[in-house]
Amino acid sequence: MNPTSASLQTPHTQPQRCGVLIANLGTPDAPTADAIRRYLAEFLGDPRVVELPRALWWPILYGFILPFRPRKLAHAYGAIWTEQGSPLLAIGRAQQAGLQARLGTDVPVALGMRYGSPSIASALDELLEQGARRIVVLPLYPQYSATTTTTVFEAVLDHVRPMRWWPELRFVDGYYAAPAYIAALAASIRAHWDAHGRGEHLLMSFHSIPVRCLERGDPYYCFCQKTARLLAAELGLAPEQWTLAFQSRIGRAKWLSPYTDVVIERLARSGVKTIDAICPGFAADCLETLEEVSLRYGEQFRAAGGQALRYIPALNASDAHLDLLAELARAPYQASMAPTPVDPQAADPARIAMLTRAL
Ligand SMILES: C=CC1=C(C)c2cc3[nH]c(cc4nc(cc5[nH]c(cc1n2)c(C)c5CCC(=O)O)C(CCC(=O)O)=C4C)c(C)c3C=C
Ligand SMILES: [Fe+2]
Ligand SMILES: [Fe+2]
Repeated sequence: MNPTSASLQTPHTQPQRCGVLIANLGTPDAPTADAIRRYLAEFLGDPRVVELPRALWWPILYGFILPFRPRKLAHAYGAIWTEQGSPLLAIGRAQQAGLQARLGTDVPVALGMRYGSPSIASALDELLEQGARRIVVLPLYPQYSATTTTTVFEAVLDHVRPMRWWPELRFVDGYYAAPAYIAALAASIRAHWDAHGRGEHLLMSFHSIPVRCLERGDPYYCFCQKTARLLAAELGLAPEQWTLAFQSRIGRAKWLSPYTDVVIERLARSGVKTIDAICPGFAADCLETLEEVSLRYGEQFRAAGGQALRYIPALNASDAHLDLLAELARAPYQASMAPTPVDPQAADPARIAMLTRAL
């Protein structure tokens, strides 16, 4: 393009293009021990996820976990793998497309996974290449935790740090009590009741984290409680009709409780025959919901005398969820999300050369 006088305006004389980065945890590239090992090494090597001193943790990770756990997990991933690959990634792509459709082509939407691919770095680059200078980072974690949300923010900052011209950044740190989130969860439960009849008990299962995190100030536990209370209130449930529990703990330390598997045993023993189970902390179905809760805990419940644990899918790429994500993505730049011109030449090397020659 010719360096016209219009292109010589500084970019800040006109509104800048917004972009949205949605992020989730990540998943292996294949349901094989090798791919799972690569993924777990990155995930469990993150000091925000496992806070133990490196000198203590690395020998455990490399000596005891990485040689054995991937083989065990290959079987579990095999049970949930789809033609489109890992559910978490396939659903993530559908969420990206649905959000893109809602925000319009002038606001590019990218998907980044904190561990594995597509990386947060590649997602940020996609947005920058499309001219986005104001980036909304929206981790798909309703309840903030340093073990998840913070790791996404950190990956964004790590990628941006060496850049000369930083984009403007907005971090969405959660939406555990957003009315549209609670309403979407309630609607999906009511739809499940309409289709399958009402179970005797509603189990709300959230991913656990070590109690140590709570003691050090992680707000996650309180946000899970709040989501669950709001959801029960929205559904008009009495205290004895629902239970909040925490799933997916690993290792020997104390994790947030009550543990989902323990609650399921207790419910079966107390004569409950049907459980409706929902995992409100998971924005997309994944290993922890499809294999652990739906398959494994379903089996455990039946073995303990229950009849059926009916898993209610995550909000995934449903319309209500995408409307909610669009609302969250728009909020930080409410006024400037409207289609806006961009200055495509601002970082164009030819233009920089032209400008510096004049100095
Ligand atoms: C070891 C510490 C872990 C913490 C702390 C933790 C927190 C946490 N995780 C999620 C969401 C997901 N976790 C998933 C799998 C998974 N999580 C851990 C460990 C911790 N998670 C491991 C080792 C694994 C791999 C599987 C396993 O070994 O059981 C997934 C699913 C990934 C997939 O491929 O489908 C999600 C999603 C949250 C929300 C959270 C804290 C709030
Ligand atoms: Fe996890
Ligand atoms: Fe797990």
